Amino acid sequence: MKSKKELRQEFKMKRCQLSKEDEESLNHELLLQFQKIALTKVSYMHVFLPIQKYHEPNTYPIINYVKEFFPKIILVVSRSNFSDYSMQHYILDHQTIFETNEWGIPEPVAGVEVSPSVIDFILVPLLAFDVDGHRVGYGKGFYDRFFALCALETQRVGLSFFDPIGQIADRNEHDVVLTKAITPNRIYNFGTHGRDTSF
Ligand SMILES: Nc1nc2c(c(=O)[nH]1)N(C=O)[C@@H](CNc1ccc(C(=O)N[C@@H](CCC(=O)O)C(=O)O)cc1)CN2
Ligand SMILES: Nc1ncnc2c1ncn2[C@@H]1O[C@H](COP(=O)(O)OP(=O)(O)OP(=O)(O)O)[C@@H](O)[C@H]1O
Repeated sequence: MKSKKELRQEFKMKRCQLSKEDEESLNHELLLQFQKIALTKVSYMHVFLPIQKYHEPNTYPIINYVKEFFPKIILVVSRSNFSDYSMQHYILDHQTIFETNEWGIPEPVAGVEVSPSVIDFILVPLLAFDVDGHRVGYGKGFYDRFFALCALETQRVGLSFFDPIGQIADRNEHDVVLTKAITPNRIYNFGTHGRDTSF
C-alpha cells in the first residue's frame, strides 16, 4: 500500500511524462467517456479549470459539450482561499472574467455566488484514486471540505488519465469517496454510499 505523499509524487511525474500527443488523445478519450454519463437530472454542475503546468485533464472540451447539449445545466466554478482552504463558488457564463492565481488556476473575479447545497454534480480533479473511490489531491483538503458542505446525493465524479491503484494506505476521516471516476478507458462506479467514508 502506498501513502498519499508517495502517490502524489508518482502521479505528478506520470502526468509530466506524457507526450503532447498522448495527452491530447487521452483528453479526447476522457470526453468520449464523459459523454456516456446521464446528465438529464443535473441542475448545477461544478467544474474545475485545469492547471496547465501540472498537466491536469482538460475540462474545456467537457464544458463546451455540456453547454451545447445541456444548455439548462448551470455551470459553476470556484475561487480558492488558501488561508482556510475553502472555496467560493460562482456561476460560469459568457460574462465571467477570469484571473489566473499564483498556483496557475484560472478563477472567476466576481459574479453570482452559488451555495454548495444546490450543487448536484461535481467534476473532481485528482492526482490518483483507489479501487474504493478514495482520492489523492494536492493535499490541502479543499475538495473534502467542499464535499462536506454538499448534499449527500451530490455526484462526485473524478477525472483521471490513469487507472485506479490498490487501497491508499493513509485514508483519513475527512476523506469523502467519489461516486464515479472517469478514465480514458472506462467509468468506475463506487455506488452511492453517501458521504460514508469507511476509511
Ligand atoms: N484545476 C484545479 N483547481 C483546483 C484544485 C485542483 O486540484 N485543480 N484544487 C484541489 O484541491 C484546489 C486548489 N488546490 C491546490 C492545492 C495546493 C496547491 C499547491 O500547493 N501548489 C504548490 C505546490 C504543488 C506541488 O505540490 O507540486 C505550488 O504551486 O507551489 C495548488 C492548488 C481548488 N482548485
Ligand atoms: N472537512 C474537513 N475539515 C477539516 N479539515 C479537513 C477536512 N477535509 C480535509 N481536511 C484536512 O485537509 C488536509 C488534506 O487532506 P488530504 O491529505 O486527505 O488531501 P487530499 O486527499 O490530497 O485532497 P485535496 O485534493 O482535497 O487536497 C488534511 O490535513 C485533512 O485533515
